Amino acid sequence: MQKNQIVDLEITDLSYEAMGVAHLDGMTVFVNNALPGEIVSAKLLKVKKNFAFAKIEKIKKESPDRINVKLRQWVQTGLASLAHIKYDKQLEFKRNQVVNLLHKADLDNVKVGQTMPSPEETGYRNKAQVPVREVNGKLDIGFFRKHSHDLVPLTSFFTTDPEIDRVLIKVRDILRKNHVPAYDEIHNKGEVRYLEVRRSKATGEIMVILVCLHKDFPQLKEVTKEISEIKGVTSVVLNHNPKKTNVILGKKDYLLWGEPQITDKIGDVSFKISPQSFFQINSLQTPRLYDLAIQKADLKPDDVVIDAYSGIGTIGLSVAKHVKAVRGMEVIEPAVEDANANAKLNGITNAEYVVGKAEEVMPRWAKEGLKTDVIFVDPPRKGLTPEFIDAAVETNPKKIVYISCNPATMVRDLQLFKEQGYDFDEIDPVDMFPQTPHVEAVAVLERTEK
Ligand SMILES: C[S@@+](CC[C@H](N)C(=O)[O-])C[C@H]1O[C@@H](n2cnc3c(N)ncnc32)[C@H](O)[C@@H]1O
Repeated sequence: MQKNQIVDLEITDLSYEAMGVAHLDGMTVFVNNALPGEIVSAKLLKVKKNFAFAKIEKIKKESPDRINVKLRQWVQTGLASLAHIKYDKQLEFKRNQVVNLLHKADLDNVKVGQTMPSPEETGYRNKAQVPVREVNGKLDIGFFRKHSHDLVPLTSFFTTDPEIDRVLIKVRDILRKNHVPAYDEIHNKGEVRYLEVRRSKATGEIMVILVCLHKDFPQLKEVTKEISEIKGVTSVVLNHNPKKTNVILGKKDYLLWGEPQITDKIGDVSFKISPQSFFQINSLQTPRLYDLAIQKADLKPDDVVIDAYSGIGTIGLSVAKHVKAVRGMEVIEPAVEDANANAKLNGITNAEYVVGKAEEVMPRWAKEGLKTDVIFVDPPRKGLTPEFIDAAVETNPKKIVYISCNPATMVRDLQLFKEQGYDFDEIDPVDMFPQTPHVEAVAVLERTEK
């Protein structure tokens, strides 16, 4: 097999990144946007020793699960790389990810629930973070083509709240009108790198964040004034990111106009959210995810609960009224300030959050002799560390509720807990990110010994 060769392939599977998988001459071939059951004529783009990447030239037999996507750019950019698959098949794909991981770990006895569908299949995101670059001599917004930094201009982002799309376009036009230069990442020059817009579905409040190379630039005052006049906007923030880096946000935020936070709600609890604070992006599905986790936790009024990797305290504050005490930790300082302020805002007096790395705070608490009943963990994609797991076990909880956005690290960590006298018999996938391959899942570990 050679680069640029055209081959006929029968697609038998979907990779975890949602690429069609075929086998030819002992090689595995990954075909962009191809679906199981399809026969395609494909061009080989890259050929390695045991595998190759290809792109479809022609679909010779089409899968009945294929959907015609309105804008091929949504799939091309990876913004919505599952959008060409019917929604019920997307849910099946996500469940299979978990089944396959358990199989690899020799844990076939663990039950995997049906993926909980999202109430909204499109327009569900309460936050957009889009790159700003110059395209054909003009400042533009869009999304990077997969595995590149080529900006594909877009005005409809499909998975984000349409109200956010409206604001993104207005801000783009304001930047153009005022001749603000887009960021040039090759020379680390120009000005606006990214636009971030957050909108609360509960209150309608909108925060616009301009991620900029400099703290100030000549047009900033006028640009701020015009953005503040967009319907619904309640905060305008500048995030200063002076570095030549792929990391989107810099460390410092400057409030240019309006409120320092927006307010959102999960169930009947209100949350103030600062620019850098993590907040679950699917507003309507989040309460359903938490309800599932809380119901599985089987909380009692006397329970001492830990909310680890707490963000702005959304999980802990949702359960505080039903338990004796909540303690939480989170590494982003403004998020912890939000969490403690959010406790006050909701009249909650038995919850306390501290700044720190979970893998350092948990061992400290264990050493101080803290005993717990239920621990909620909701870590980033890399999962937990052995230090955290050891310390969590030392506090002797009855249950550990694991919420994960990466089932691979989740299964790894669940096995570590299993070695320490905890067991689990079910994982429930929840679709927080329709049209994308991302999988969220919940598992409950129960103490079996001690
Ligand atoms: C998936 S989010 C969950 C947040 C929150 N539980 C929620 O549902 O909104 C993971 C959180 O872990 C935080 N984080 C990342 N690494 C951490 C660490 N080593 N220690 C503590 N928190 C960390 C992130 O800032 C983020 O807020």
